[in-house]
Amino acid sequence: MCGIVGLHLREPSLYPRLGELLTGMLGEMVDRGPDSAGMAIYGDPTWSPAGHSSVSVLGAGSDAVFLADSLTESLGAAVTVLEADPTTVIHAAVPTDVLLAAVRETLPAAVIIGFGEDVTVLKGMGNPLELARGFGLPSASGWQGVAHTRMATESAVTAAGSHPFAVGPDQCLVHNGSFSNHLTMKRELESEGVVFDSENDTEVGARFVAKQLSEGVDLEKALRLLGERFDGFYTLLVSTSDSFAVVRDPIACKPAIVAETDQYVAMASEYRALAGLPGIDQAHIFEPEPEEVYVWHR
Ligand SMILES: NC(=O)CC[C@H](N)C(=O)O
Repeated sequence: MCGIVGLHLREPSLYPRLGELLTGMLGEMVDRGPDSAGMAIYGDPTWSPAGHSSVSVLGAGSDAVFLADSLTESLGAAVTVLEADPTTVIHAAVPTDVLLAAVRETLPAAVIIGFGEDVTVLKGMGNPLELARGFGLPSASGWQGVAHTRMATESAVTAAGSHPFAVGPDQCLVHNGSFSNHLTMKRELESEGVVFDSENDTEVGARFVAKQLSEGVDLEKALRLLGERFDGFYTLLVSTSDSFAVVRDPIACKPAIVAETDQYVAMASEYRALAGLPGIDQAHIFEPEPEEVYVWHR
Protein backbone atom coordinates (compact mmCIF):
# COMPACT_ATOMS: atom_id res chain seq x y z
CA MET A 1 0.00 0.00 0.00
CA CYS A 2 0.99 3.65 0.60
CA GLY A 3 -1.18 6.48 -0.59
CA ILE A 4 -0.04 9.25 -2.90
CA VAL A 5 -1.83 12.51 -3.65
CA GLY A 6 -0.59 15.51 -5.62
CA LEU A 7 -2.09 18.68 -7.01
CA HIS A 8 -0.46 20.95 -9.61
CA LEU A 9 -2.61 24.06 -9.97
CA ARG A 10 -2.84 25.89 -13.29
CA GLU A 11 -5.50 28.39 -12.22
CA PRO A 12 -4.17 31.03 -9.79
CA SER A 13 -7.64 31.65 -8.31
CA LEU A 14 -7.34 28.15 -6.80
CA TYR A 15 -4.00 28.84 -5.06
CA PRO A 16 -5.68 29.91 -1.78
CA ARG A 17 -7.45 26.52 -1.74
CA LEU A 18 -4.37 24.34 -2.28
CA GLY A 19 -4.11 23.16 1.34
CA GLU A 20 -7.84 22.60 1.75
CA LEU A 21 -8.01 20.53 -1.46
CA LEU A 22 -4.86 18.57 -0.66
CA THR A 23 -6.09 17.83 2.88
CA GLY A 24 -9.34 16.44 1.45
CA MET A 25 -7.36 14.26 -0.96
CA LEU A 26 -5.01 13.03 1.78
CA GLY A 27 -7.93 12.18 4.05
CA GLU A 28 -9.11 9.62 1.48
CA MET A 29 -5.73 7.87 1.49
CA VAL A 30 -5.31 7.47 5.27
CA ASP A 31 -6.19 3.77 5.20
CA ARG A 32 -3.34 3.12 2.74
CA GLY A 33 -0.76 4.23 5.34
CA PRO A 34 -2.21 5.16 8.71
CA ASP A 35 1.00 5.41 10.80
CA SER A 36 3.07 8.19 9.27
CA ALA A 37 2.88 10.79 6.55
CA GLY A 38 4.52 13.74 4.93
CA MET A 39 3.74 16.61 2.63
CA ALA A 40 5.40 19.24 0.48
CA ILE A 41 3.83 22.61 -0.28
CA TYR A 42 5.10 24.92 -3.02
CA GLY A 43 4.52 28.66 -2.80
CA ASP A 44 2.84 29.16 0.57
CA PRO A 45 3.70 32.71 1.73
CA THR A 46 4.14 31.67 5.39
CA TRP A 47 6.01 28.41 4.85
CA SER A 48 8.08 29.71 1.92
CA PRO A 49 8.18 33.52 2.06
CA ALA A 50 9.22 35.22 -1.19
CA GLY A 51 12.92 36.01 -1.30
CA HIS A 52 13.73 33.50 1.46
CA SER A 53 15.23 30.04 1.46
CA SER A 54 13.74 27.37 3.61
CA VAL A 55 15.21 24.26 5.25
CA SER A 56 13.04 21.64 7.02
CA VAL A 57 14.61 19.39 9.65
CA LEU A 58 13.68 16.61 12.04
CA GLY A 59 15.37 16.37 15.43
CA ALA A 60 16.28 20.06 15.79
CA GLY A 61 16.32 19.37 19.52
CA SER A 62 16.56 22.99 20.58
CA ASP A 63 14.18 25.76 21.42
CA ALA A 64 13.01 27.80 18.39
CA VAL A 65 14.07 31.17 19.80
CA PHE A 66 17.50 29.87 20.77
CA LEU A 67 17.94 28.23 17.35
CA ALA A 68 16.84 31.38 15.49
CA ASP A 69 19.28 33.47 17.56
CA SER A 70 22.25 31.14 17.00
CA LEU A 71 21.60 30.87 13.26
CA THR A 72 21.07 34.64 12.96
CA GLU A 73 24.42 35.18 14.63
CA SER A 74 26.29 32.65 12.51
CA LEU A 75 24.71 33.84 9.23
CA GLY A 76 24.68 37.56 9.91
CA ALA A 77 21.11 37.61 8.51
CA ALA A 78 17.73 37.37 10.26
CA VAL A 79 16.57 33.76 10.64
CA THR A 80 13.00 32.70 11.42
CA VAL A 81 12.19 29.30 12.94
CA LEU A 82 8.70 27.77 12.71
CA GLU A 83 7.86 24.71 14.78
CA ALA A 84 5.52 22.11 13.27
CA ASP A 85 6.25 19.23 15.63
CA PRO A 86 8.22 17.06 14.88
CA THR A 87 9.35 19.16 11.89
CA THR A 88 11.18 22.47 12.29
CA VAL A 89 11.22 24.91 9.37
CA ILE A 90 14.03 27.47 9.13
CA HIS A 91 13.91 30.55 6.86
CA ALA A 92 16.36 33.26 5.91
CA ALA A 93 16.85 35.69 3.03
CA VAL A 94 20.11 34.03 1.95
CA PRO A 95 20.84 31.49 -0.82
CA THR A 96 19.67 27.97 -0.01
CA ASP A 97 23.18 26.47 0.05
CA VAL A 98 24.30 29.12 2.56
CA LEU A 99 21.33 28.41 4.86
CA LEU A 100 21.83 24.64 4.47
CA ALA A 101 25.51 24.89 5.46
CA ALA A 102 24.64 26.96 8.55
CA VAL A 103 21.89 24.52 9.59
CA ARG A 104 24.24 21.54 9.14
CA GLU A 105 26.89 23.21 11.27
CA THR A 106 24.49 24.32 14.02
CA LEU A 107 22.43 21.09 14.10
CA PRO A 108 24.84 18.27 13.14
CA ALA A 109 22.49 15.56 14.47
CA ALA A 110 19.32 16.81 12.73
CA VAL A 111 17.99 15.16 9.57
CA ILE A 112 17.37 17.58 6.72
CA ILE A 113 14.08 16.60 5.08
CA GLY A 114 13.65 19.35 2.51
CA PHE A 115 15.11 22.62 1.26
CA GLY A 116 14.69 25.21 -1.42
CA GLU A 117 13.29 28.60 -2.31
CA ASP A 118 9.71 27.61 -2.93
CA VAL A 119 8.99 24.33 -1.13
CA THR A 120 8.40 23.39 2.50
CA VAL A 121 8.44 19.75 3.56
CA LEU A 122 6.68 18.52 6.72
CA LYS A 123 6.82 14.93 8.00
CA GLY A 124 5.74 13.08 11.10
CA MET A 125 4.33 9.96 12.73
CA GLY A 126 0.71 9.22 13.52
CA ASN A 127 -2.61 9.52 11.74
CA PRO A 128 -1.96 11.40 8.47
CA LEU A 129 -5.05 13.59 8.67
CA GLU A 130 -4.35 14.60 12.27
CA LEU A 131 -0.75 15.34 11.31
CA ALA A 132 -1.87 17.47 8.36
CA ARG A 133 -4.26 19.43 10.56
CA GLY A 134 -1.56 19.85 13.21
CA PHE A 135 0.78 21.24 10.56
CA GLY A 136 -1.92 23.68 9.39
CA LEU A 137 -2.14 22.12 5.93
CA PRO A 138 -5.86 22.97 5.45
CA SER A 139 -5.09 26.70 5.43
CA ALA A 140 -1.96 26.50 3.25
CA SER A 141 -1.96 28.17 -0.14
CA GLY A 142 0.33 27.74 -3.10
CA TRP A 143 0.57 26.39 -6.62
CA GLN A 144 1.59 22.79 -6.06
CA GLY A 145 1.43 20.22 -3.27
CA VAL A 146 2.20 16.56 -2.68
CA ALA A 147 1.32 14.31 0.25
CA HIS A 148 1.94 10.66 1.13
CA THR A 149 0.62 8.13 3.65
CA ARG A 150 3.16 5.35 4.29
CA MET A 151 2.74 1.61 4.82
CA ALA A 152 6.41 0.75 5.40
CA THR A 153 8.04 -2.06 3.40
CA GLU A 154 11.78 -1.31 3.56
CA SER A 155 12.66 0.58 6.72
CA ALA A 156 11.23 1.34 10.15
CA VAL A 157 8.17 3.50 10.66
CA THR A 158 9.76 6.79 11.69
CA ALA A 159 9.19 10.41 10.78
CA ALA A 160 12.43 10.40 8.77
CA GLY A 161 11.38 7.22 6.94
CA SER A 162 8.11 8.75 5.79
CA HIS A 163 7.84 10.35 2.40
CA PRO A 164 8.44 12.71 0.63
CA PHE A 165 12.15 12.27 0.17
CA ALA A 166 13.18 15.79 -0.75
CA VAL A 167 16.93 15.52 -1.29
CA GLY A 168 17.56 18.13 -4.00
CA PRO A 169 16.62 21.82 -4.11
CA ASP A 170 12.84 22.30 -4.40
CA GLN A 171 12.52 18.58 -5.27
CA CYS A 172 10.24 16.04 -3.75
CA LEU A 173 9.66 12.35 -4.53
CA VAL A 174 6.95 10.03 -3.15
CA HIS A 175 6.65 6.32 -3.88
CA ASN A 176 4.20 3.47 -3.69
CA GLY A 177 5.98 0.14 -4.10
CA SER A 178 9.45 -1.18 -3.35
CA PHE A 179 12.74 -1.12 -5.24
CA SER A 180 14.18 -4.64 -5.12
CA ASN A 181 17.76 -3.63 -6.07
CA HIS A 182 17.95 -0.55 -3.86
CA LEU A 183 20.99 -1.83 -1.90
CA THR A 184 22.96 -2.34 -5.12
CA MET A 185 21.95 1.10 -6.35
CA LYS A 186 22.79 2.60 -2.97
CA ARG A 187 26.30 1.12 -3.02
CA GLU A 188 26.84 2.45 -6.52
CA LEU A 189 25.67 5.94 -5.56
CA GLU A 190 27.75 5.87 -2.36
CA SER A 191 30.83 5.02 -4.42
CA GLU A 192 30.10 8.21 -6.38
CA GLY A 193 30.00 10.27 -3.18
CA VAL A 194 26.25 10.34 -2.50
CA VAL A 195 25.41 10.37 1.24
CA PHE A 196 22.23 8.79 2.64
CA ASP A 197 20.14 9.59 5.71
CA SER A 198 18.10 6.37 6.01
CA GLU A 199 17.78 2.69 5.12
CA ASN A 200 14.74 3.44 2.99
CA ASP A 201 14.51 2.21 -0.62
CA THR A 202 12.66 5.33 -1.75
CA GLU A 203 15.52 7.54 -0.59
CA VAL A 204 17.75 5.69 -3.08
CA GLY A 205 15.39 6.56 -5.93
CA ALA A 206 15.18 10.17 -4.77
CA ARG A 207 19.00 10.48 -4.51
CA PHE A 208 19.37 8.96 -8.00
CA VAL A 209 16.93 11.48 -9.51
CA ALA A 210 18.50 14.39 -7.60
CA LYS A 211 21.96 13.40 -8.86
CA GLN A 212 20.74 13.31 -12.46
CA LEU A 213 19.06 16.70 -12.12
CA SER A 214 22.16 18.20 -10.50
CA GLU A 215 24.17 16.99 -13.53
CA GLY A 216 21.83 18.82 -15.89
CA VAL A 217 19.66 15.89 -16.99
CA ASP A 218 16.00 16.91 -17.41
CA LEU A 219 13.29 15.38 -15.24
CA GLU A 220 11.79 13.21 -17.98
CA LYS A 221 15.17 11.71 -18.85
CA ALA A 222 16.06 11.27 -15.16
CA LEU A 223 12.91 9.19 -14.65
CA ARG A 224 13.63 7.14 -17.79
CA LEU A 225 17.11 6.42 -16.45
CA LEU A 226 15.58 5.42 -13.10
CA GLY A 227 13.39 2.94 -14.99
CA GLU A 228 16.47 1.47 -16.68
CA ARG A 229 18.41 1.05 -13.43
CA PHE A 230 15.84 0.30 -10.71
CA ASP A 231 14.04 -3.04 -10.37
CA GLY A 232 10.84 -3.63 -8.44
CA PHE A 233 7.49 -1.96 -8.16
CA TYR A 234 6.83 1.72 -8.26
CA THR A 235 4.37 4.44 -8.86
CA LEU A 236 6.31 7.67 -8.35
CA LEU A 237 5.18 11.26 -8.15
CA VAL A 238 8.07 13.71 -8.45
CA SER A 239 7.81 17.48 -8.16
CA THR A 240 10.33 20.25 -8.74
CA SER A 241 10.33 24.05 -8.76
CA ASP A 242 8.51 24.00 -12.09
CA SER A 243 7.33 20.45 -12.80
CA PHE A 244 5.05 17.63 -11.69
CA ALA A 245 5.79 14.11 -12.98
CA VAL A 246 4.35 10.61 -12.71
CA VAL A 247 5.91 7.30 -13.72
CA ARG A 248 5.06 3.63 -13.12
CA ASP A 249 7.12 0.45 -13.47
CA PRO A 250 6.68 -1.93 -16.45
CA ILE A 251 4.08 -4.04 -14.65
CA ALA A 252 2.27 -1.07 -13.09
CA CYS A 253 0.66 -3.09 -10.34
CA LYS A 254 0.61 -0.13 -7.97
CA PRO A 255 -2.46 1.98 -8.63
CA ALA A 256 -2.38 5.51 -10.03
CA ILE A 257 -4.93 7.83 -11.52
CA VAL A 258 -4.60 11.31 -13.03
CA ALA A 259 -7.26 13.98 -13.55
CA GLU A 260 -6.47 16.89 -15.82
CA THR A 261 -8.50 20.05 -16.39
CA ASP A 262 -7.68 23.60 -17.53
CA GLN A 263 -7.44 24.44 -13.82
CA TYR A 264 -5.18 21.66 -12.50
CA VAL A 265 -3.42 18.34 -12.87
CA ALA A 266 -4.21 16.02 -9.95
CA MET A 267 -2.79 12.59 -9.25
CA ALA A 268 -3.64 9.99 -6.60
CA SER A 269 -3.31 6.32 -5.84
CA GLU A 270 -7.10 5.93 -6.08
CA TYR A 271 -9.93 7.90 -7.68
CA ARG A 272 -11.73 8.49 -4.38
CA ALA A 273 -8.99 11.00 -3.50
CA LEU A 274 -9.86 13.01 -6.62
CA ALA A 275 -13.64 12.78 -6.36
CA GLY A 276 -14.06 15.99 -4.32
CA LEU A 277 -11.99 18.26 -6.60
CA PRO A 278 -13.78 21.15 -8.33
CA GLY A 279 -14.76 20.36 -11.93
CA ILE A 280 -13.84 16.69 -11.60
CA ASP A 281 -16.89 15.73 -13.70
CA GLN A 282 -15.35 17.51 -16.70
CA ALA A 283 -11.78 16.28 -16.09
CA HIS A 284 -9.81 14.08 -18.47
CA ILE A 285 -9.22 11.07 -16.22
CA PHE A 286 -6.77 8.30 -17.03
CA GLU A 287 -4.50 5.66 -15.56
CA PRO A 288 -0.85 6.37 -16.43
CA GLU A 289 0.56 3.72 -18.77
CA PRO A 290 3.38 1.44 -17.59
CA GLU A 291 6.87 2.93 -18.15
CA GLU A 292 5.52 6.13 -19.66
CA VAL A 293 6.93 9.29 -18.08
CA TYR A 294 4.32 12.05 -17.72
CA VAL A 295 5.64 15.54 -16.97
CA TRP A 296 3.63 18.74 -16.61
CA HIS A 297 5.37 22.11 -16.43
CA ARG A 298 4.31 25.28 -14.72
N1 LIG B 1 4.03 0.56 0.84
C1 LIG B 1 4.85 1.28 0.11
O1 LIG B 1 4.55 1.65 -1.02
C2 LIG B 1 6.20 1.56 0.76
C3 LIG B 1 7.09 2.52 0.03
C4 LIG B 1 8.55 2.32 0.42
N2 LIG B 1 9.06 1.04 -0.02
C5 LIG B 1 8.74 2.51 1.91
O2 LIG B 1 8.89 1.56 2.63
O3 LIG B 1 8.76 3.62 2.36
